[in-house]
Amino acid sequence: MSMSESLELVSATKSFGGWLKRYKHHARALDCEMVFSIYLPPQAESERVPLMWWLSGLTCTDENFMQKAGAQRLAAELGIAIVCPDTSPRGLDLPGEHDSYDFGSGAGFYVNATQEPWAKHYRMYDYVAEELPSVVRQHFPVNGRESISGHSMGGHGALVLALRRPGQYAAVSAFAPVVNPIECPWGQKAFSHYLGEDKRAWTQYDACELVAKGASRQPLFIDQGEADNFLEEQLMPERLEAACEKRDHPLTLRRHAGYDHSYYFIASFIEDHLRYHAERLYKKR
Ligand SMILES: N[C@@H](CCC(=O)N[C@@H](CS)C(=O)NCC(=O)O)C(=O)O
Repeated sequence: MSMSESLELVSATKSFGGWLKRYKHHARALDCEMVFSIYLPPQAESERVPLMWWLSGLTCTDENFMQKAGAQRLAAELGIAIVCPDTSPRGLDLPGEHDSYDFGSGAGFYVNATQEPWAKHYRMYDYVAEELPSVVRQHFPVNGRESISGHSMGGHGALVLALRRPGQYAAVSAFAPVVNPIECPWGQKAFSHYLGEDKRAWTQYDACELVAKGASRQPLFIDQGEADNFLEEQLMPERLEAACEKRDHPLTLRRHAGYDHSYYFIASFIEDHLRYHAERLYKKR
């Protein structure tokens, strides 16, 4: 990437003494224009701050979390920046790309597609793990301490990135994550199109498989609503629980009676996650 990668400011909105800004840029990994959101806490006016990545779920853009989770008040108090990438490449019109809510646009699944017609653009793993971090570090007052969280498909993304990239994230957490995509309908649909029918290529994007392989010891912190419509068919947190137990991998899984899959659930527990992240982001190395 050139040192002068350009960003176009889309909007700037003051919030809790800090700024919520949206930027457009050309994403090389995705070969299209992308928009991302960044919340800069008031501390960022005078010092470099740590950063939490948030990966959203199916149908989302960079805006859902910023508008609905209610994270800004505490992020401002704790002094952490938050970046929300979009959930897929945009502005394209690949065959079938916009036909369903759980595949194509709004549903990149944070993988690097290898199959046509997706392989040229659907490289959200590289975009979120490497390209966007490098853009953010270059343009904003961040200090290199980063953590990651996400919801549903984005919870899957957060877990996979943290498990595959030891040392990159000081903490990882997730709300209602897809933990075993190779065994659920959302994951099977997406992976068969993006990665092809050979399931050996799928396991590198599956949190249960990554824990079973034991490549990382990163502790996992997960909240799950018990009234979540997707719990049994898609999310299956008990599978991650079993994988972690087998490997003695550190996992905190909290189940909350009555909560569904929505941002009302996320907003109810986001404070615990932000405090969990802040504690680890500010820990002396
Ligand atoms: N019925 C939902 C299914 C998808 C869904 O629940 N998406 C979650 C993530 S997996 C979400 O965050 N939706 C957007 C929102 O609530 O703001 C829809 O089509 O929006």
